[in-house]
Amino acid sequence: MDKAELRQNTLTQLANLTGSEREAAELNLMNQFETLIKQRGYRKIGFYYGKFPELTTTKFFEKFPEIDFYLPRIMPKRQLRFHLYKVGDSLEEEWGIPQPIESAPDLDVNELDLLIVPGVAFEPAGYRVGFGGGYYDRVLKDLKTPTVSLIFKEQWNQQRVWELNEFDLPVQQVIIDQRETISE
Ligand SMILES: Nc1nc2c(c(=O)[nH]1)N(C=O)[C@@H](CNc1ccc(C(=O)N[C@@H](CCC(=O)O)C(=O)O)cc1)CN2
Ligand SMILES: Nc1ncnc2c1ncn2[C@@H]1O[C@H](COP(=O)(O)OP(=O)(O)OP(=O)(O)O)[C@@H](O)[C@H]1O
Repeated sequence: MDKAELRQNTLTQLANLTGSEREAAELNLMNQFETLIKQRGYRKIGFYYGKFPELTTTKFFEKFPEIDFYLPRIMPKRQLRFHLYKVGDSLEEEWGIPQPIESAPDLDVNELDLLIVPGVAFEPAGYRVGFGGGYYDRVLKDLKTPTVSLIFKEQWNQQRVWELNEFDLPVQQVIIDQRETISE
């Protein structure tokens, strides 16, 4: 399957989750995230501002006010720069994605304790299909910070069903939701 087709199929599945399925999945991902950061003592975390049908990341920012979350700003030449975001801070939109304002404190990605990488589809080696900008392929190149992706089970592929390109780089850990299924 080509990346574009898989991206489209996966996004459609995510958009079609029921409210309660999404809620259960997000609660479970939040709990797995909490276990990870408490175990490792992470304080400075690179995340992203999830836009539907992505993960509702604002819930994380609200739940863990003690964590300094850094969100990407889109820079020239498809680079990202990570700036501090605290709940209530002003945001501005770029390509429809809210991002911190330029004056918010920033840092080098290698100073983060953890980077949460967005994406659409994932496989067991950690390779991902994103929105096609190549932004995170550039960040992952030469990155020393640990990387994790938090995904809905609809984003998981038991086997890679797409071709890798030479610039594709994997994330170190993929955390998949283990939502409770409510039977009626
Ligand atoms: N929530 C969230 N934020 C994120 C990402 C993400 O996947 N999710 N990104 C993950 O990478 C970066 C932004 N990714 C983007 C990927 C594609 C386009 C894009 O296609 N934009 C234009 C064309 C731009 C151009 O040609 O220069 C478009 O919409 O037509 C924009 C941003 C950083 N922030
Ligand atoms: N390290 C790099 N240097 C230069 N160009 C790159 C690099 N990595 C990726 N690209 C370019 O970025 C484009 C998009 O790559 P790809 O389709 O893998 O993006 P993606 O992983 O889906 O998106 P994202 O990383 O933004 O979530 C490709 O056309 C590729 O040429």
